[in-house]
Formats: sequence, structure tokens, C-alpha cells
Amino acid sequence: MIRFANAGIRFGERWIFRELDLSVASGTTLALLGPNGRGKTTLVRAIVGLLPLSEGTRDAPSLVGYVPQATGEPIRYSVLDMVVMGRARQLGVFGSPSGEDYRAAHQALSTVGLAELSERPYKRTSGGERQLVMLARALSTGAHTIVLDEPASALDLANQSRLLGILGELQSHGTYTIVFSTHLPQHALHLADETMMMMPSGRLIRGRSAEILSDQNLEQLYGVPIRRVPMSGSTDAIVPLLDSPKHTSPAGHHREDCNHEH
Ligand SMILES: Nc1ncnc2c1ncn2[C@@H]1O[C@H](COP(=O)(O)OP(=O)(O)OP(=O)(O)O)[C@@H](O)[C@H]1O
Repeated sequence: MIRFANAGIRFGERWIFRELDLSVASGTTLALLGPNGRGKTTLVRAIVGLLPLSEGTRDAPSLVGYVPQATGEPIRYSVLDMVVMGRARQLGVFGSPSGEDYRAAHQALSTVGLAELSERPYKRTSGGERQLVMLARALSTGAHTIVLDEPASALDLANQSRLLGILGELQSHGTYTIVFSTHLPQHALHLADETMMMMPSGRLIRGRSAEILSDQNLEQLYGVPIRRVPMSGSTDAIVPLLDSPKHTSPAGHHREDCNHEH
């Protein structure tokens, strides 16, 4: 269970959120949606306990698996080292990782599909690979509260599916509490029991994902026309309506020209 009562965070004179009563029941998943700069990372960091509240109270489990949005570039750590760091809680103050810690880290790396990269220096991994390494680290903690900040932002479509599959698998145990922020409302619809929409006006609205993620609410959230499109046998697609391209190709130049192999 995660619970905020009358919680607020401000930077200088600007309140990012205020008078927030938030609870996420054990075994449930909450998605956070909001436009750029609205405060998703701020709220995520407050949930994890990395950012102190300016007012109100926070109640959360002491062990949280956290997948940050951006990670620095430690100079010398391997991918495996980065994941083993997630085991810090099991190590004690001066402990060094045991065989069991390494087994858990390897297991987590193979769950995210990066078993082959374990010895590679972390700084020589791509943005998407780093996101998966951070997911593996969160999984290796053994925490049953997992908080993820835009975990799919650098992932290709196959790895987005893998991420949704991994989180879905955790959900199926019924004991994991998951909070994730995202710019992909379809992921919220697919995975989250409930979604909280952080409106540009400052209002926070929350409800069951299937109900709250309406065209109207999404348009208010992002300020552009958006449609939820039924897909038979699958989660609805959520897409922005884009104008048709205004420019046609120059005469005699066909798209296929770009695909010629030399
Ligand atoms: N330490 C800080 N001091 C002052 N302002 C900050 C600080 N951290 C974040 N902000 C501001 O608070 C607002 C919310 O930032 P936050 O990173 O939480 O937004 P976000 O919703 O996660 O954005 P994005 O979708 O672009 O990642 C932004 O306007 C940001 O510039």
C-alpha cells in the first residue's frame, strides 16, 4: 500500500501538486499520465521517497524497486554490477554480493532479454538497453512495490511488448503494487487498473483506466485531438489525429527510391 495524505511538493513558489490524497492498494496498478513538465517525475520521486514532501505525509513500504527515467553514466560498472546493486538491501553494510545475489541478477537480466550483455560496461549500452537494465535492477531487489518513470520511453515496439508482458506477469501474482508514469496512454489502458491524469490546469483526475481514458479527457490532457480506436481482440489503440501530409513527393521521385539496395 502506498498512501499520501494532504501531500504537496513545491519548487520555490510553484506547487507541482497540493492537497493530494493518494492511495494505491496492494496488488493494484496505477498509471500516471500528464503532459511534459506537469510533474510526473516529481510525483514518482516523492512516491519512492527520494523527494521529501513540502507538506503532508507519505506512507510506503521501505523496499521499493525503482526504475528511474534517466540514469547517469557510472564510469566503470558492468551491466551485471548495475543489476547487483539492486540487491544492496540483502547485502548488509559491508557485505559483498553472494552467489545468490548474482543468480538473482542474472535471472533478472534474462527476464528483460539482456543476458548476453551482462559483462558489457554499462556506459557502452544504448538508451533502451539502459532502461531494461534499470528494470532488471528493480526486479532483482525482490520488492513487491515497483515504481517506474516512463519505462518505455526509449524502448522499441518489441521491448515495449516485453515490458508490458513482464509487468503483466508481476500483476498476475496479485501481490505487486505497481505505479508507472507514461506518455503512452495505451499502456495505461492495457495494464493499469486505474489511471491518474495530471491535467494542465493543475487538476488531478483518477478513475478506472477503461473509463477515464476517454477521447475527451485525453484531449484535455494533451490539447490535441485524440481518438480511442477499438481493436478486435486487443486493447484499444489511442492515437492523436494528425493532418494529412501537405507536401507530395516531387514529380518522378517515388518513395521506393529510398529503399533500393546497392
Ligand atoms: N529541482 C527542481 N527545481 C525547480 N523546478 C523543478 C525541479 N525539478 C523539476 N522542476 C520543474 O517541475 C516541473 C515538473 O517536472 P517533472 O520532471 O516532474 O515533469 P514531468 O511531468 O515528469 O515531465 P516530462 O514528461 O517532460 O518528463 C517542471 O516544470 C520542471 O521544470
